This record gives sequence, C-alpha cells and structure tokens, in this order.
Amino acid sequence: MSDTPVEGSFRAELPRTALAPEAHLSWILARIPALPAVELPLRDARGHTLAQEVTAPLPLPLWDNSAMDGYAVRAADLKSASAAHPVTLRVCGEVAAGSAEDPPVPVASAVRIMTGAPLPSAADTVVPVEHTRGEDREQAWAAAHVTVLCAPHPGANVRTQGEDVAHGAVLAGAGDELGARRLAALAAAGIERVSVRRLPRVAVIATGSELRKPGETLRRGQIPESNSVLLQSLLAENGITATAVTVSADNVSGFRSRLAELEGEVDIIITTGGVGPGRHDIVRIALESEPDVIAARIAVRPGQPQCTGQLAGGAWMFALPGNPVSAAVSFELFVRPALLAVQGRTVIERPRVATTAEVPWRGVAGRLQVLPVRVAAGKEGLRCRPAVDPSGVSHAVGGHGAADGYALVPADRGDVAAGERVDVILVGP
Ligand SMILES: Nc1nc2c(c(=O)[nH]1)N[C@H]1C(S)=C(S)[C@@H](COP(=O)(O)OP(=O)(O)OC[C@H]3O[C@@H](n4cnc5c(N)ncnc54)[C@H](O)[C@@H]3O)O[C@H]1N2
Ligand code: MOO
Repeated sequence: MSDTPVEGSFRAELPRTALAPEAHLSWILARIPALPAVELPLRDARGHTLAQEVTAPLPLPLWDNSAMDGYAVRAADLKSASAAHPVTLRVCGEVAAGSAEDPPVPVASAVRIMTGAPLPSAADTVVPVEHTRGEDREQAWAAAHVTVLCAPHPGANVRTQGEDVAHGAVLAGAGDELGARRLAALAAAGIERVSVRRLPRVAVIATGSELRKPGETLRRGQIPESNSVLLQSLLAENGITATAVTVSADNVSGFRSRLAELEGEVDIIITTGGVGPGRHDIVRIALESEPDVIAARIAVRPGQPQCTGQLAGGAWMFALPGNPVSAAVSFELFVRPALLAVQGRTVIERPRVATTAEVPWRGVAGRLQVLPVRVAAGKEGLRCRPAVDPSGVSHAVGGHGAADGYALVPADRGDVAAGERVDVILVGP
C-alpha cells in the first residue's frame, strides 16, 4: 500500500524566483500582528518589552546624601585645614541612613553622618572619617570634638539630588527590553508596575515519519528527532516558554487537526519539515488551502524553502525546512526578529562583529551564505572558522552544535579567502 499522504494534484514546485531574505523578513514584519499590552508587577516583568515610555516619578538620588561615613561640615570652616594645621570642629549630632532628622550645623561644627544618610540642610560637604581624628587615638570616631586633617572641596562626598536621573526624565522607552539593570533602575525610582507587551504564546510541531524520540531503538530509515529540542531551546533563549511541543508523522489530515487544536491557544506556530517539493512534504501541502500563507523560495543557504503567513484560524505560521541547520538558520533570520517585533521591541537586529576568516571557503553564488562558525579572540581581534563543511551545511547538525556564530557572506561576494574580513553574528553556545 502506498503511504503517499495525499492523492490528487498539488503544487509540486516552490516558486522559481528566489526572494531576498531582507524582502522576506519585511513581508513578515508588515503582516504579523502585534501583541497587546498588559500590566505586570515589576518582579514579573523581566524579559518583557515596555509598551510605554517610563519617566522617573522621583529624582535619583532622592535628596542630597552622603557618599561616605564621616562628618557633614561646611567647607568654608575647613579652608585652612591640613595635616600640619588641623582644624577642630564641635560635633553636634549624628544622622544614619534612614534617619528623618535634619540637625542644625552651626558655624565651626560637624554632624557625624553615615553613607546614604540625608545631608543636613546647613552642611555642604562630607569629610570621610579617615581624614579626621577623634579625641581618643584608639577610637576613630569623635564624641564631642573632631579634628580635620585636610581641606575638602566644597560638595565633596555629597551625592546631589537628581544627579543620576532628574525628576521626570525618561528612564526607559517603549520597545526597551526589561533586563535586570533596567528593572533595578525602575525599582529605584519607586515604580511598582509596568505596561509591557504580553509574551507570544508559541507552539512547536516537528513533522516527519522518520522521527523518533532520542534514545529510542531505531530501525532503518528512522532518526532521533532534534528540531523540537532546538526550537524549544531557541525560544527559551528568547525568554519564551513554548506552550506546546509535538512531533507528528507526515500526514496531512493529522497535521490539519493539530492546527485546529491550537486555534485560539497560541499566537505563533513554528513547524519544521515538509516544506520542500517532495510528495510527502505535507506541511506545504496542508498550507496550500490557506489564502494568507505563502510558499517562498529564499535566496539564502541554508533555509531556502519557507512557508509563512497568517492562518485563517488567526495564528501566525512559520513553516521552516526540516534540515536541522536550515531550521536553526531560518529561526535566526526570520523567527527571532518577528518574535521581537510582535513585542514592539525597538532593536530586532543582532549586532554584527567583524572577524577574520582563518581558512578559505566557497561562497554560494546568488544567495546569502549563512555559515555556522566558531569564533575565537586573537591578538588582532576576532577570528572565525567554519564549524561544518561549507559544501554540506543544512544537514550537519553535529558540527553546528559547536558553532557560536553565523558568518554572513552576501550573495554577490563570491568565495572567501583566508585573512579576509567576514561579518559574523554571535549566537552563543
Ligand atoms: N527536489 C528538491 N528537493 C529538495 C529541495 C528542492 O528545492 N528541490 N530543497 C532542499 C532543501 S534546500 C531543503 S532545506 C529541504 C527542505 O526539506 P523539508 O522541509 O521538506 O524537510 P524534510 O524533507 O521533512 O526533512 C529534511 C531533512 O531533515 C531531517 N529532519 C526533518 N525534521 C527533523 C527533525 N525534527 N529532527 C531531525 N531531523 C529532521 C529529515 O530527516 C531530512 O533528512 O528539501 C531539500 N530537497
Ligand atoms: O535551503 Mo536548504 O535549507 O539548503 O537545506
């Protein structure tokens, strides 16, 4: 019995004209729906993207305060102070961090002050305790009279109100990612809740009748399935926990039922496999009835065949090729930027770093070559070398596992010679 998944006719070819990868990404970004804003407590907002600009409701620092443990003084009282001619001031109070007091500082007097305590209004300068002597040489702090051994600059060791962030200044913009540092800045300014974009709900479906769980006994023709691990992990690297991860056989009706189950449950579906022109390439076949999904051939290697667009059920579909490195490169070029764009992220491109090719390799005429590379730091900057054989990249999941970057060789560049400059995006281990 034939296990051909569908009978009858279907488009057996991908479009002959290849679309530039930039044009394909622009097509996606112009259509993929943006996610709604939600309000979250600051502590739950890490990894989210701000939906609105945030301004500082309080200045940072909140008020003038001490940067040192020492004495709050009037600098004018200490103009003549030096180790040879110390000046003695009367100690008339103490403020610690948390104190609400504002003790007076009469002329020729000082207030003991601790780091972070509000500077008394009558003082303008702090002298660190190390630059003073108390009455008792064994004891650093003075009880009633402190002797100052140097003349401080007016304003020394004072952190002035708003010197870090002025009241009302922009702390973070719409489209900024909330990482640890930004969250701490918002918390310091007294912000408790933020308006962020909801994270995308993403389902992964790996398709292929040859696929078995890693570790399972394999008969001829079967292989351990790896793309779902790849995609689930790439999503996690982008702060997204996959809503559902499934592996399905090459069967059009089974695949369509899975899409129907996911309707309304997810924003984005990422599949791998079955987008080629083969008779069992069921993803492309199942998607032919979707009016807003395109089957495209992209001028890139690897990652050439792609089906993408909005399903009638509402979710956005990224049907990536099954070859493991093709799937990984497709995620990097098209899915990752789209995941950021739907969250309103301002910067969606990864920075490119300049490297030197350690060895020569053949380019891919007429297509962007995305070559997995290993990047190392040398005396003259970064160097890169292919992590896989450049002539057979798309299936080379093993070598790809050791890559930490992708070299981008433009379609019109030709071959790469040893010692030439190559742009690389660093993707990490
Ligand atoms: N006549 C043509 N054949 C092919 C063309 C073409 O233009 N004309 N394009 C080639 C290119 S380029 C690619 S890329 C692939 C796209 O293939 P599919 O998306 O249909 O992927 P499959 O055929 O299902 O699988 C390809 C390959 O990858 C292995 N695979 C698939 N899924 C997984 C998984 N989850 N884990 C591990 N390995 C997986 C699969 O066993 C195949 O070896 O088509 C070319 N052919
Ligand atoms: O375009 Mo395919 O993705 O080369 O392997």
